[in-house]
Amino acid sequence: MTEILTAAQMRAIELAAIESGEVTGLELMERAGRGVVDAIFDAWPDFKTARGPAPEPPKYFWQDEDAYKAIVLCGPGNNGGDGFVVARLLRDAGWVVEVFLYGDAGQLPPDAKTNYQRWSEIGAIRAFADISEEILNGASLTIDAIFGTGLTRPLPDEIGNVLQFVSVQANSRSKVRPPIVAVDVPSGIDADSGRPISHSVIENDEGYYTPALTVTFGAAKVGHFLDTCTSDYSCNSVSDRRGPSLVVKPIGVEHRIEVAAGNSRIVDLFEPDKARHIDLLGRSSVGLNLLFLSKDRGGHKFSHGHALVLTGGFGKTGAARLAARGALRVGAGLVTLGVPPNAQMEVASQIAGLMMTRVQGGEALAETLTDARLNAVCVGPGFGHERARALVPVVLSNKRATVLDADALSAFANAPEELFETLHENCILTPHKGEFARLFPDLANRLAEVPTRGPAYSKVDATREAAARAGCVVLFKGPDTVIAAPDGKCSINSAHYERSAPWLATAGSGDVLAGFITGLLARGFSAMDAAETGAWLHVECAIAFGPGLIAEDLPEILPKVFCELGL
Ligand SMILES: NC(=O)C1=CN([C@@H]2O[C@H](COP(=O)(O)OP(=O)(O)OC[C@H]3O[C@@H](n4cnc5c(N)ncnc54)[C@H](OP(=O)(O)O)[C@@H]3O)[C@@H](O)[C@H]2O)[C@@H](O)CC1
Ligand SMILES: [K+]
Repeated sequence: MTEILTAAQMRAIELAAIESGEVTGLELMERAGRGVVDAIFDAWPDFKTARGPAPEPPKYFWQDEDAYKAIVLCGPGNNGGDGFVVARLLRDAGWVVEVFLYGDAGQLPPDAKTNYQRWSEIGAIRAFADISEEILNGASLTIDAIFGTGLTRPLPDEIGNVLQFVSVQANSRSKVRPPIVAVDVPSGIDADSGRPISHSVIENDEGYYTPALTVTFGAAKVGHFLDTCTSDYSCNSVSDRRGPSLVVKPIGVEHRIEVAAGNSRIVDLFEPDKARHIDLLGRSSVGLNLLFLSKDRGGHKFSHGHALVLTGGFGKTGAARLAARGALRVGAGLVTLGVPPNAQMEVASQIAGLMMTRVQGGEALAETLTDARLNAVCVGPGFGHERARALVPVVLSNKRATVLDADALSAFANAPEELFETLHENCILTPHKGEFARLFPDLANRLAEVPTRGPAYSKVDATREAAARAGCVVLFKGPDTVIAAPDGKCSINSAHYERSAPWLATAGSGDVLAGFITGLLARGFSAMDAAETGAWLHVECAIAFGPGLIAEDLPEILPKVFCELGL
């Protein structure tokens, strides 16, 4: 797990570093600009040579000289200040650099103004009005340093128009378009929510622009992993197959952030309420309860729990069988499918390693649950609304650790409060976007509104509110899965950038996730730990399998993932 920060937290950390006297704002800006240039040279090693390819052909490179050429777009704040540093450092490296400034140079904040003046001594600065598609296309690289964490309101048309150019440029499938590098965050995107605060650019058919490379400082921002910021339109990325990259460059304030590992973090100084933390489940498994996943040698099947996965009726049992397979592979000692009589034959002919019991109605379920060894229940995949309305209350009144997925959520669309009243702290709801909207229509509507101010209402905000209202853990699925507990603890399970897993968008993958989480509950994980670990393993499985993945593959690749984790 890695701590990711809101814009306010980052500002507070930066301010504390400056006020303590250990660094000046100007030095931070220099480090930020240096970080961007280093990241560019790491991503495109050819750019380090300063000389571009022969000027003719191809036509899209600078014609008059053989040096590489960068366009640097600077905004009116410190993000723009970073841009002036990048311009100077690229020029020092032998590049031809053209700089454009939005706004009045006289109004720049002090450090940005200093870097503006440094650049003015060596190069020209033009107004945004002079930018054209031709200029952008004539460069080897465009640097977006218009807005960073200080974006507060919708973009003025002048910038919206430039970003439309940039969108076309970044999202074009044509290889001749030069790549775009965003400084800190893509301009126009709110750093806390990952959402654009702009009507004009949203309405652009091209969608919002995705930079090939985003370079951020100190720690990633929450918005880097949410919403539009994670949509992948770009093909002009560092590597087209890998998609857009996010690089975090240290600027010397990292000791104030501290990686999450259960330690008290220095960020607490600014926001004493620990619930404000947001953890990122990324490539590193540090902070996840993985040791708990291994099985001790003396254990037997009952020491690893017994999960009950309830199935739907005839022809509808596939989803629950996928979940059950997931629960078994993740290490539940035993997994039993609770099957209505009309589906018994169907299930009996297709399960290996699983057990089966007849569960028709509420009475049969209550009877089944008198077996105290059944310590975790999964209900919802392929279940049917009628069966859900009858059986979910019985499951919940028995207070087992429970995953409610799919139909177990949608069945309560007309009366979500009825469901919330019966939920308890050992429950996990795993809605996708549609199911979330059925249970929490007001939160979903808020999330759907076009934001007009920053920080904008985010998926993190919505999931936290939902968890508080439901009184249990909510795992809000999507390419940007957010997991929140009622006390505000929150994490984002990233499937982006170097952890991109597009093949996970396949039928039944959510059922397997519900099964992984149920299996972990059976093994004794707390609700939050089970949700985080299950979601993290789910993405690791998709990455380990790669292209061609279907849901059935997810449980089967889990042993390989476990081996690689050293379990
Ligand atoms: N934190 C760190 O450790 C470090 C941070 N660094 C860098 O600083 C960046 C943050 O700088 P920042 O706070 O100056 O904000 P930034 O994004 O440049 O914009 C603010 C300006 O834009 C204006 N403005 C806002 N919205 C607007 C709109 N829609 N349309 C028009 N104008 C709008 C706003 O005007 P105002 O709201 O004040 O009227 C203000 O003038 C950060 O992202 C990183 O790159 C590094 O240098 C060093 C380490
Ligand atoms: K930017």
